[in-house]
Amino acid sequence: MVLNPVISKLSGKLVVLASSSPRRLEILRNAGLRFEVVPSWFKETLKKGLFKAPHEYAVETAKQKALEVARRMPIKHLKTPDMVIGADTIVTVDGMILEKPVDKQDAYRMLSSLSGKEHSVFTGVAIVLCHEKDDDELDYQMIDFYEETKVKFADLSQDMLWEYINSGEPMDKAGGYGIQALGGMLVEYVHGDFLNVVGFPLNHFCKQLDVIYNHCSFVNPETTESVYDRHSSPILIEQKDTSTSIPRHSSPSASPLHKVCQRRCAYKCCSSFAKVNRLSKQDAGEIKLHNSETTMLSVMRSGDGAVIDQTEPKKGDLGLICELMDGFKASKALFTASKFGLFDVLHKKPGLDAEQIAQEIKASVKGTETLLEACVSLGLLKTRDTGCPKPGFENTDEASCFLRSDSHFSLHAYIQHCNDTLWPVFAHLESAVREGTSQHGKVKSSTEICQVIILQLRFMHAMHSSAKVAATAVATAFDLSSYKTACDVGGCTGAIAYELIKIHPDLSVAVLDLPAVVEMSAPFQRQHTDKRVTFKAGDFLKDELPKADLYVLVRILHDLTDEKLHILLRRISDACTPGCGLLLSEIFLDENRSGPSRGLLQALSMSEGKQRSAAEYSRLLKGHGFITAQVKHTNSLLDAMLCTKA
Ligand SMILES: Cc1cn([C@H]2C[C@H](O)[C@@H](COP(=O)(O)OP(=O)(O)OP(=O)(O)O)O2)c(=O)[nH]c1=O
Repeated sequence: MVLNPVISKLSGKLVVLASSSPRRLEILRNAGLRFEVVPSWFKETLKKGLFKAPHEYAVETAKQKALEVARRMPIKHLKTPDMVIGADTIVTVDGMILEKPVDKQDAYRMLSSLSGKEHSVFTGVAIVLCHEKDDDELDYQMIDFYEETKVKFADLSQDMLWEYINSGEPMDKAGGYGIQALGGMLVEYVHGDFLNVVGFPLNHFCKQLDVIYNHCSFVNPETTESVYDRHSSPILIEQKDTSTSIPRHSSPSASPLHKVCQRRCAYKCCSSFAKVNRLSKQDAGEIKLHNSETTMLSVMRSGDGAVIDQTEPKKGDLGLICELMDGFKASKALFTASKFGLFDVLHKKPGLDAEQIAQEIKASVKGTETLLEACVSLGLLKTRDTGCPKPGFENTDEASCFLRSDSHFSLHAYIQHCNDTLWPVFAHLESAVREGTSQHGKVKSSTEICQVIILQLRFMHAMHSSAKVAATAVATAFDLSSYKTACDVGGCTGAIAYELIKIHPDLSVAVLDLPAVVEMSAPFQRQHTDKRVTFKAGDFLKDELPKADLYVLVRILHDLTDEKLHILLRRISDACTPGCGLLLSEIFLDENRSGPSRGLLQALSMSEGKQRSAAEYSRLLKGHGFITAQVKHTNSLLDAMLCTKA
């Protein structure tokens, strides 16, 4: 029997403690929890200066510890846990964060700074609820919180300090002491949860389990979402915008905008993937559970209108509005940094300071400093301690992966397209809405139309870069082994085609696109030698389609008028024999058209077409004799659907 009935809710589940701390293990074992211990490999190296408050550092470290284990287990241990618990304990005094001492001298420095004073001990805790997926990614929801305990040390003489240090006890403990053992003798008083100091706030943890299992419905994408019927969680606490898929190795830092408007929400639940992020806003509510000092539980639900207890105004709403107000500034900062080649410079020379960077990018020092600081706040750059008064700068993992112009998944060209083409189009949004027309024409005529070829090449670069990022998800979405020949209709530079043949060794792909596009796509093909991809010049609305048993339409249909769309689908249908496949890839809107924002925002600048849900596409294709076999929300830039000709 266990004292706390919530603990028993976890029986039968694979619970994992992502910690090597013997104290945490003991506290949770004593509470009756059954779990496995898988110590986290996450290195506690987050830059403390980037956090507004010490507890945010502890919480973020706890999250990273837990996520590292949650991601590693399905690969290394071949099992997906139901819950992973991570924790991080820090001591703070006089604005400093003290972790475990590196040596005796360090322990001495820490303990003397605590002598005769009150300090705070924070433990950040992260609970990761994992949902098994059959592909290579992990769906999870994250709940995090922290607990603060105040501890006052007596005045400690030098002799006493060294005697304590020589006992060996301080070395593996935050702040250099263990309150549960000899260190207890140094303590005058404790305000708050004692176990929190020892490394785990058991009481707060149980309260959180209570909220999770008794008061809160979390979305399990595996069990509650069907292809055409995505239900929202009745309670969505906070969400991260990570609509691009996150490779397992990259750190899932909060979205830049999320960081800009950091909400003072001690309790967060978020899904890291677009699928769960697409929850309906109307159904969203908030839970805020503050640390035990304020002992305040405030639950607000807007879905059914029932307010359980509302002790605070809805601060979260202001955060959302701030995010939206500042969104254009953040985008433009990214575009500008990208245009100046900032991420390339820092890839080649990491650690340069603002002045050196200004020289490299040929910009003013003042302007560069401001841009660098903005980029740090957006999670695009990190500062590096160079030992000099001026900090050095380096790329974050996200910047290295997506923002360098030479990286495999570079979005550099697409970002330039956003800056040069879409940004001016969006400046005309008011007219677009008033007139119901695309503003591309206006923008083009104000730029020099004679540069059409350059613009087209830029556009191809943009499409190529975003297609490369989406390609793996599209190519691996379905088992295509039964198809031998494919035609990528409007396949532009062949980014998708080359990925398809990489994943499916028996497949060859003909890329069909306009003669001018095929001609200009030659430079993109130089790096490829595989002859299984061929290019055919032609207009897919007029010319004969290459014979294939799989037709591929990636980001084509959304951009066509209804008339053109039906012409194209009829032509593909005529070219298909029964059993032929159609692989369609687009952003699929939610069935109630409430998201995802990427799709709906893109619609604002679209010239002729329309964004649709998976069911709408499915109906369209059915009208041309195709039966939808499978739909996949890939969590990448594009979703996918596989249909068969009846
Ligand atoms: C202040 C204090 C800390 N501690 C311990 C708790 C933690 O184990 C440690 C703080 O370091 P942490 O980095 O939080 O934890 P850890 O490295 O021991 O384990 P892991 O990273 O694998 O989770 O200090 C005490 O045991 N007693 C105390 O009084």
